Amino acid sequence: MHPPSTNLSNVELVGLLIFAGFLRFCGLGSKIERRKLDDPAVSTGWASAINNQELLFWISPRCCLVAFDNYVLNFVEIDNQLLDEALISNIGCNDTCNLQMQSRIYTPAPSIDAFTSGSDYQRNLATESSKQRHSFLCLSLHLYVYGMAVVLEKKDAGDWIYRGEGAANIVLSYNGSSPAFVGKVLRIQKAPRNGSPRCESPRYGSDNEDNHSAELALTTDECLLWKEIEDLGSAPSREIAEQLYVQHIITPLLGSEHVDAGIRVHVSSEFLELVEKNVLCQRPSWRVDAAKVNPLCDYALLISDHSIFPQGNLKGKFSISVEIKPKCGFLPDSRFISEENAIKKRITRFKMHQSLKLHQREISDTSEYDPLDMLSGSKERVHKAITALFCTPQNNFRVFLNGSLIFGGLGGGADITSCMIGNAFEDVLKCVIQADDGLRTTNFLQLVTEAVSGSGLLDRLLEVQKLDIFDIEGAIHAYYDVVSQPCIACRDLGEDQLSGRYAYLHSMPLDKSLKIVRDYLIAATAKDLSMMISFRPREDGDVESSYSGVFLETTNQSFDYKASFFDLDMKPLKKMEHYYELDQQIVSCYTQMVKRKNKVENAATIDAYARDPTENRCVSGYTLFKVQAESS
Ligand SMILES: O=P(O)(O)O[C@@H]1[C@@H](OP(=O)(O)O)[C@H](OP(=O)(O)O)[C@H](O)[C@H](OP(=O)(O)O)[C@H]1OP(=O)(O)O
Ligand SMILES: Nc1ncnc2c1ncn2[C@@H]1O[C@H](COP(=O)(O)OP(=O)(O)OP(=O)(O)O)[C@@H](O)[C@H]1O
Repeated sequence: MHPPSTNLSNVELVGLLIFAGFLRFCGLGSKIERRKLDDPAVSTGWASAINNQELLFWISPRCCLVAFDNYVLNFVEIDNQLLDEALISNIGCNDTCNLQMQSRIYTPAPSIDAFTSGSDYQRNLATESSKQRHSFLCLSLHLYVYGMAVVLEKKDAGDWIYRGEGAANIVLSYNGSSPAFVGKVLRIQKAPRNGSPRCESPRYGSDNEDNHSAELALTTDECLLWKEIEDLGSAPSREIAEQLYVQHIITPLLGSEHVDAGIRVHVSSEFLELVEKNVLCQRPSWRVDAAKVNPLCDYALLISDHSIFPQGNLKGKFSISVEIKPKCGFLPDSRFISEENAIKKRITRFKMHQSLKLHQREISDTSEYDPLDMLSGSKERVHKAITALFCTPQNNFRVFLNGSLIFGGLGGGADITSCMIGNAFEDVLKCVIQADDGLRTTNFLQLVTEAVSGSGLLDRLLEVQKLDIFDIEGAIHAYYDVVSQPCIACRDLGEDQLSGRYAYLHSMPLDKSLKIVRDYLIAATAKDLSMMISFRPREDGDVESSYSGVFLETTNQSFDYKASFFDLDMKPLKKMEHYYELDQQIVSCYTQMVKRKNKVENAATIDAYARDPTENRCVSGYTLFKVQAESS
């Protein structure tokens, strides 16, 4: 939504300059740090995103302020008085500030849409403003603005508590009282410890002498890859590129109402050190061994806490959230998949990867979860998938009550759900599901099924995952053309294959190769992201809730629910090589496991046949096994 462009009248212009002068007069400008506009670190949180180019800085609910070009932030909920103060301490101009007067006045009515994705507060604000139909003053500022950057210092560390972590980030939730942070989580980047396998990971640029410096900018090839996407290819740092990636690529694909790209806040090294110390005892030891807080990263991402509702809980009631990492929900059908790997067209990557993980002792049992069920669009199959996730959560399923973990692994995976864990969970659900003992978990899983199926979110996700149409066995050839290196995949293939389908890939124009790789990496994000569905009880007769609703027939309960996606990281281009190798490894491990299993089963059957030849009459090992299985 773009505000209609009108020129600023002289009176308004003078008013603005007087206001700027007033700030200077108050000496407020001196507290303010000078930053370049194209650095999203300018973010102070006192702004709301209107679209990808423009922002509103709010003076008060009755007066909106400035739209910045090329500069995107999220709105932070604060009360009116704080909002006024925030403005005064955050917006300043002086003579060197080049305010290019591409200014305009617009009325706020159309801006309501812009707020529907935000908090209730934002919505109320928009509604109130529209009633009063105040004119909003928007300025496009160029070159420099002055903004007081939020810096988290050592004294703030105690307000942040461990929420969880993945391979790349530690996430903290806020336990303090600053309105700017209430309802937010802080996502802090990790760095691999020397000697950990992840040190060699392409994310950290194994070909780079300094592991951390790889984070500082996109590589030349990555700039080329993403150049068509607004500002992304020219982003001054990887962090900014990653944020733009979520804003410009992922958000439109998954829906702005389900994504929060977050804002960057500065963190001092003392803050990071203390946080690291504070959370140490809660982190899984294998995560501690693998990585630590990246001490060289001076920013963190402030994102909405998807496990709670922005307005808090109604009348002191609970909110319960389910985190699901769905993984890849389709079987590839690319003609570039070699005959030896044809099994990929029949067996999901998730299932095959489970074998490799078991083999490498990353997990103690394989999961029965099937991503094809989860993304099938069929309620019965979604229910089957959610039940399987409950039985073997691994790192694919967690439940939080009022933001605290009540089921699943904190910061990692969880094994098979034991009776004890199941009973404890059933017990905790007493405050959530009104059903007799032994029936609450079943009803809860049904509730999750209803919301997941009703939201339609996974249909959207599947579409994005399916941007991978060539499979890694096709995309890897395009990758080597993009990076102008000899194709390792071709080196491994026989002559006859080379002259055929793969030659076609290498004869493509560069823009086609770029698109294949781009789509593959976007799909990779979609195959690795997580979603959070949060529920809170809906009051009787509350028909005006701004959230979607779900009715649990068996217990006669109504809930509000909201669904969000997170962990939407841009995958590094260099990771294509890892994807290719891992794919080969997964297939090879799985096929060997099947062969071994068949061999053992055949041997057992032949053994049984030798003992009593009259029982089994068939000759092939497979049939012998089947006959034996049926007869037993
Ligand atoms: O390759 P996969 O499918 O194992 O996915 C990796 C995930 O493993 P999973 O199998 O979900 O346990 C892995 O998750 P864990 O560390 O196992 O919790 C990461 O999400 C990794 O992404 P990144 O390197 O942090 O960007 C993920 O790597 P990408 O493949 O998404 O790049
Ligand atoms: N916005 C959020 N709201 C609530 N909880 C969150 C949010 N973001 C992350 N978390 C919690 O923190 C954990 C780790 O976050 P995240 O998945 O982003 O880490 P990661 O290191 O990027 O993961 P991966 O291993 O997939 O790369 C999640 O499993 C989730 O429980």
